[in-house]
Order: sequence, then structure tokens, then C-alpha cells
Amino acid sequence: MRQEWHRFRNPGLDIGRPATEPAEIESLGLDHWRGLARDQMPPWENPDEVAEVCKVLSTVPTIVAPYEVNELRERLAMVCEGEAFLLQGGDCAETFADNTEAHVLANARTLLQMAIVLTYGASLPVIKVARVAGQYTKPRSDATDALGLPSYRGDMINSLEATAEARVADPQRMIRAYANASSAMNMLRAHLGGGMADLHLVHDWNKGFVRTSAAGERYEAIAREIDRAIGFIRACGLTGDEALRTATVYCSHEALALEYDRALTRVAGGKAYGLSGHFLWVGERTRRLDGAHLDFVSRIANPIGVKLSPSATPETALELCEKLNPDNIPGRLTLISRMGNHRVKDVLPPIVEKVTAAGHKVVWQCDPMHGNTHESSNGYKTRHFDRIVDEVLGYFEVHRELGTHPGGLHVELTGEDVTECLGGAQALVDADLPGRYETACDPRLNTQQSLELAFLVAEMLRG
Ligand SMILES: O=C[C@H](O)[C@H](O)COP(=O)(O)O
Ligand SMILES: C=C(OP(=O)(O)O)C(=O)O
Repeated sequence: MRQEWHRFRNPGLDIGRPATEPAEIESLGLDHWRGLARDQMPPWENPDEVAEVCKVLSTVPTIVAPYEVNELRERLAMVCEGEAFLLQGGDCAETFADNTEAHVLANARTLLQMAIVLTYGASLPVIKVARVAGQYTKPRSDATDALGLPSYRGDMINSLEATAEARVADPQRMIRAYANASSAMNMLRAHLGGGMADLHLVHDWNKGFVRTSAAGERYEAIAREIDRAIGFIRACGLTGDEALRTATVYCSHEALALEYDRALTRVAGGKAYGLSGHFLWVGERTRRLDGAHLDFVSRIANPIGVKLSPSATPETALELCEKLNPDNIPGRLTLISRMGNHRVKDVLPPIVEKVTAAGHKVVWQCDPMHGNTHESSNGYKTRHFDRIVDEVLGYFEVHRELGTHPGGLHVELTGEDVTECLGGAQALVDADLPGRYETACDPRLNTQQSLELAFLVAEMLRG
């Protein structure tokens, strides 16, 4: 039965407070990760400075509130039951320079447009989670880049600027990341609550270069239908519904710089919450079962995700469920497959079968980006739209065959007209990539490609 899609209210009691008593920290296991093996550790040079910065962050107002985290987990429980869809997307790597009002809102608008297409096309509530307000760290394949410099690891750790000095890991950057994350979330909340997400204005979300594109025109057709539906609702005398005027966009990032996420952890209602974001995920490169990252996220009450590449076995997936969600709380754990289009149909089925047979309730989400990266003939890290779509198709096919819910999509995207991924209706080719290749790390879908993907996924969900 479909559950009620209600907004949580916080009676004001469950505010987070820092855990200061050693006994409480110990019993919540909040620092256990410090003694464990840790991949992709930021190469901090001065541990005392890291500790000083973390001390500052341990008392600041957090980016999100515990009741919102609970709300998201409850909504994700609906995905586990096949009653909702999780749409997650945003920059591969946020940067301080691009943390502008225009950029943050353009990304949010693209996510909202995709959500409209999915909600309308598949008649399912769509939970919107942005990669925003904290996606400032990047795991890297190599410690050094092509120039022999220490690799860029995200603005929270070092600078993209290609000098040895700029690439030194600087703990003070955690403070800047916090400040940027707070202002991004503040701006988002203001605009989402202030009319930006008003369904009466769906046409206004379709801006500039997108409006005249094939995807933009298809979107306009849906927007007209929504207008008609709203006209109908109004004619029936039902005009005041908050759900038509506002939207909730939750924030998420990879829990990689654990010092930062730990410093923004607070206790509420006897539980620990990682309040640097609503949803935290552990990446493919840091998900070792006995390692620091999984230990840390196992101690917080947030909804969490774990990426799974083709190297993940069904046994690993099961162990992840047992470690991260021993009480089998629906909405707590999202398994994010990023297999690549060539492997998804072989590797995903035994994983889904094993986890399902053991009775674990998880959100199955598809990240069709990270398994489909290649280098273009002119030396750009890119992804082809066709391979992205093909992986999503494979993921849907697997879930349809097994009778499980293909519950979500996780993509790297931007609301700008960039040329980072190939193909799509614009038929971008290698020679187009230098035109607007602006990502700080991996290639993102531009708005048109994002919308095209949403239309295709809506069809798959309907099917
Ligand atoms: O976003 C994911 C990873 O951080 C990224 O793909 C790593 O890129 P690299 O292989 O260039 O280091
Ligand atoms: C690093 C990422 O992905 P993965 O861990 O799947 O490589 C990411 O999503 O930014």
C-alpha cells in the first residue's frame, strides 16, 4: 500500500549536540575508525592543525538537521517497497570557485526538471538528492598526476591549480568547505521554499539553450500537461497544497575526508548523526570491510550508500548489508552499482539475488557514469551517452527479471551547457570536448543530456 508522503516536523527537541564525554564517544564508537586501515587518506602534513580545525568544526551549526536525516531515511524506505524512486545527481567535484548562486541553482533546476519528467512519466514520487554542499573530496586512482604533481583530491583537501605548492593538503580547506557547504544549502533552501520549485512555474525551469533543444521541447509538452492538471485541481477548489509549491532537495557527498564528517557529527535522541549532509556514501575505492570508512558510516544513523564495481562479489554485498544495516532498517542502505554497460548484466544479478534471498531491504541504485569512462582520441576523460543509457537499460533488465525494484539513478551532471560527455541528441564528438570542458575531475552530463536520460528512464520505469 502506498505510504503517505508527508513532511516531517521537528518539535525542536531533537537538535544535535556534540559528543564530548569520552564514555559516550566510546559507546557510540565514533572514533573507532581512527585505528583502522584507511584508503585514500588525505595526505595531511600536520596532524595538530587537522585537530585544531576539527575542534572548530565540532561546535559549529551543522549543514543539516537530524529530523531531516530521519525524513530522508523514511522516504528511502518507500523506495525499498517499490513505491518511490531515488534521483541523485550533481557535480563530480564541487569547487569553491564554482559555488556560485547561478551554478548551484542551475544544477538544482536540472535535477528538478529530471524529477518532473520521472514523476510524470512513471507516476512515482521522486526523492531528490543532490551531490552538493559537501562534495569536495575525490578519491584518485594515482597519487600523482600526468605532470608528476600530487593529485588533486578535491577542494576540501588541495587545489586544482597545477603547482606543487597548491597541491599540498591544507586542513584549513575543511573550514572553507564547511563555509561553502553552509552557504550553498542556505541558498538552496531559500529558493526551493521561495518559489523556485513551484509546479505552477514548471515552464520557467526550462531555460535558454535547453528550451530549444529536442529534450527541452519534450519537456515543454510535459509542462503543458502539468499546467492542465493544476488547472483541473484548481477548478476543483484544491489550491493550497504545499507539495505543489515547494520541493525538498537533500544533500549528499562521499564520506572520504573522515575528519570533516566526524567533526560535524552530533548526537540526537541517543544516536549519532553525520550532519555534514543528509546522505553519505562510501566510494568503490574505500569500501574495504575492515576499513575506516565503513566503520565510520556504520556508527551514524544517516541513510548511507556504498558503490559497487564489478569487483564486488555477492558475498561482499551481503557482508556490507550485515555490517551497515544489521537491524535491516528500510531506507538505511543504498547499494549503488557502477558496473559499466558491458558487465552489468553478468555481475549484478547474483548480487541482487543473494541480498534479496537473505531478506535484506536495500535501495538498488544505478550509477551509469563511473563504469563507463574512457579517454577520447584527443586526450579527454569522457563518457558516451549511449553507454550510459545502455548500463541503465541493463540495470532495469536485471531488476525486471528478478522482480526487484530498480529504485534509483545516480549521475554526475551540471545545469551548464558543457561538453564533457559524448553523444546525446547534440551528437557531441571528440572534437567538441575542448569547447566547454570544465569539470574539476570526471565528465558530467549537461542539462540536455540529463533530460534525455530522464525521459528514457521514465519510459523504462513505466515499462
Ligand atoms: O569520481 C570518481 C573518481 O574520483 C575519479 O573517477 C578518479 O579519477 P582518476 O581515475 O582520474 O583518479
Ligand atoms: C568517486 C566516485 O565514484 P566511485 O567510488 O564509484 O568511483 C563518485 O561518485 O564521485
